Amino acid sequence: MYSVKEAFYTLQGEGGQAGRASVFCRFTGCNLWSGREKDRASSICRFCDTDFIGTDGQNGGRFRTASDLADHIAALWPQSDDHARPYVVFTGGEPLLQLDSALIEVIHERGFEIAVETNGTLPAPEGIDWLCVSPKGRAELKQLSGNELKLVYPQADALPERFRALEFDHFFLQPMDLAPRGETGNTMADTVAYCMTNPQWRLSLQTHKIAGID
Ligand SMILES: C[S@@+](CC[C@H](N)C(=O)[O-])C[C@H]1O[C@@H](n2cnc3c(N)ncnc32)[C@H](O)[C@@H]1O
Ligand SMILES: Nc1nc2[nH]cc(C(=O)O)c2c(=O)[nH]1
Ligand code: SF4
Ligand SMILES: [Mg+2]
Repeated sequence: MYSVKEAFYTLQGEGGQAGRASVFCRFTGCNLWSGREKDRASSICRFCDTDFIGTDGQNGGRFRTASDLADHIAALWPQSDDHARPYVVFTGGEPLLQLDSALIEVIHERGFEIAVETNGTLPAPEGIDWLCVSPKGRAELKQLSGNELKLVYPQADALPERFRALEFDHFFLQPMDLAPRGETGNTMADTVAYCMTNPQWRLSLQTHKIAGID
């Protein structure tokens, strides 16, 4: 059984694949926060910008088998005669609590490339085509390799220096979006300054928020 909060067709907003047409599949639940505001201040991950509770979002639901969920995802890719490879981004919540090899296999059978956005606290299964790991300061990092490491910045307990020697092809810093919680600070300027001083790191903006899309 797979629990999905929401699924939708959009453009990947972040990281090295930003701008690419994608089906997003947002799994329910996370191992670093309950998702309830009353638990935020005492959780391991405290800055999350996402609602991942329940299965009540657009195209959300419970899917009994991997092939039921694969059909659901494939139906969200547009009919088109261009040459783009269909692309799905599994996120959450924490997708590695639910994404398994059975689902990877049937999604590949339907012709999709598979991307994953993970907090890196669980080892990734084989077969993911684009793995994005986004470490969280208070959580032990278990997944030490991948395509991109995308660190939300700044996190006092997760300095970029801790991650720069890991086995990733791309290193991104993404300014922490504090807006929903009315906090102050200029995470954008701080992130730009860090990338200019430390050119191993590139700036990742949440371009979907700029574009006003999901
Ligand atoms: C909502 S998370 C879901 C996937 C997974 N649990 C993770 O943390 O990577 C998706 C991406 O959004 C980032 N993110 C979450 N809250 C953010 C915020 N307030 N500002 C900027 N990026 C944020 C995460 O670090 C992660 O890269
Ligand atoms: N457009 C868009 N791009 C994204 N990249 C990562 C996202 C996420 O929540 O995992 C996200 C998202 O929620 N929307
Ligand atoms: S690990 Fe990811 S989904 Fe979980 S609370 Fe943090 S940012 Fe949100
Ligand atoms: Mg998001």
